[in-house]
Amino acid sequence: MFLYGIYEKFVPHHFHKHVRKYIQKFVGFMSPYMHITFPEFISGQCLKRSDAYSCIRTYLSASSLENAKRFKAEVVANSQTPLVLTMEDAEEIEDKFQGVKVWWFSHNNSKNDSDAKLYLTLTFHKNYRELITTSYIKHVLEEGKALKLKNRKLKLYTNNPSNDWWRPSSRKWSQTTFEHPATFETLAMDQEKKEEIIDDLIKFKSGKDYYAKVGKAWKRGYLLYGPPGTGKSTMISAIANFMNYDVYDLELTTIKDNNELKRLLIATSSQSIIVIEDIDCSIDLTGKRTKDEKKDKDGNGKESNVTLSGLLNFIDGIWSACGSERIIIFTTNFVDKLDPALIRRGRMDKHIEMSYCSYQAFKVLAKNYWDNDSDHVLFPIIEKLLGEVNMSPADVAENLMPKSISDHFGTRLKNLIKSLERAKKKTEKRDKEAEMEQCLEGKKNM
Ligand SMILES: Nc1ncnc2c1ncn2[C@@H]1O[C@H](COP(=O)(O)OP(=O)(O)OP(=O)(O)O)[C@@H](O)[C@H]1O
Repeated sequence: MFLYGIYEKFVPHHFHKHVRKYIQKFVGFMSPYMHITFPEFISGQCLKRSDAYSCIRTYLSASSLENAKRFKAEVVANSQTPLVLTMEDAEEIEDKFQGVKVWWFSHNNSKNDSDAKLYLTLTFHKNYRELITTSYIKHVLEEGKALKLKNRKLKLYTNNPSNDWWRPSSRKWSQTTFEHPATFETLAMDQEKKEEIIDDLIKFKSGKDYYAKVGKAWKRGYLLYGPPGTGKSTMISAIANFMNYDVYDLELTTIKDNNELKRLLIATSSQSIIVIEDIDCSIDLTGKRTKDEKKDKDGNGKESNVTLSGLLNFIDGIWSACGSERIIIFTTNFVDKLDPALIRRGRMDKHIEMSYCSYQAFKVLAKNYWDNDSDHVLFPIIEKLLGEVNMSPADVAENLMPKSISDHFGTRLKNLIKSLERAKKKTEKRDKEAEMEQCLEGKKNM
């Protein structure tokens, strides 16, 4: 106390901070322990979540739990470990590697929740510097990555309007858990086509070295086109579940300009699918739309200035290469409306037509709703009708869905037959009318 009094009295106040700094340095120099800090976000062109941080957190949550006393619990559906415990903030965890003790401490740099940045600090004895900085950290990152994959719950992201981006607590993308049950097994389409898509996806997933060798960014574009209700959205869910990728559902109409589009792209993570549904309705691809056409149904003008060239840059410009293992999917009901530049091979590598329900596709749906591999006696009638009438898988599925507990599969098939017959009559009537109109036109021109 006496010495401190002398220090306070004789050392000028503006020197205090320098003295404090030297004392801290001295204590650090004398301490036999070293510290390495891993921030949650890494700064660059924009703030990006650090992969290392999240791998370490997962590792610590799962494999070094014995010594931690407080956890956060999360329930993960469809996971091998349904209850996942994660490290609480300001919690210390002790870990051991090849007989060497290390300590992890989780902390944030702010008292204010909205702009808190999280850090993990690793403390270990100087003598083990080599072992810890090479083998131990490598071990933690690898284990964390494997655990993340095992417990991974897919996420569905949607883009927020940019008016909110300035807030520290607001993010460019809102996220929710993606739990769509669609798989390739339940997807109704011709088997050959399905297998071709699965092969393509497998090749893409294992193509890291190939893409590096040929000097191409590790990404693939799919264009899904076809009438409403043919399963374009269902296909996206099946791809996400098959690949174990997150989905970014990009709503173009809320994006002000190409610059915003670029910033959204940078904020997406690897191993993800970026989806733009109904691309023909989302953007002025021709540059010919009038202001009125840009208004939504409430009459509000949409101010999106995203252009075709902005979108092309989004797909294969230099920015699209920051991140890898990404699939970009466009869907449309009107493929002919799209600018050829947008969908040329190399941009949209695979064009997949989702078509009306074939008999093969019907059999997949029947299996989904009947849980029986054998053929029903009514199947041949349905096969014949599906050959004559266009009905979407969505409409077929609607007929096959039980409306009550006592609703037998046979009854549902009969309902489907009735719907198909009605659709057949409608088509025949329409064809006759068109034929008559043509006749009249012909007579007029004679
Ligand atoms: N090929 C399919 N396989 C299995 N179910 C399907 C298929 N097509 C449609 N369905 C069923 O119909 C519903 C609607 O399908 P979906 O939204 O995938 O069609 P879409 O082609 O994306 O339609 P839209 O063009 O109107 O957006 C789905 O929830 C699903 O139950």
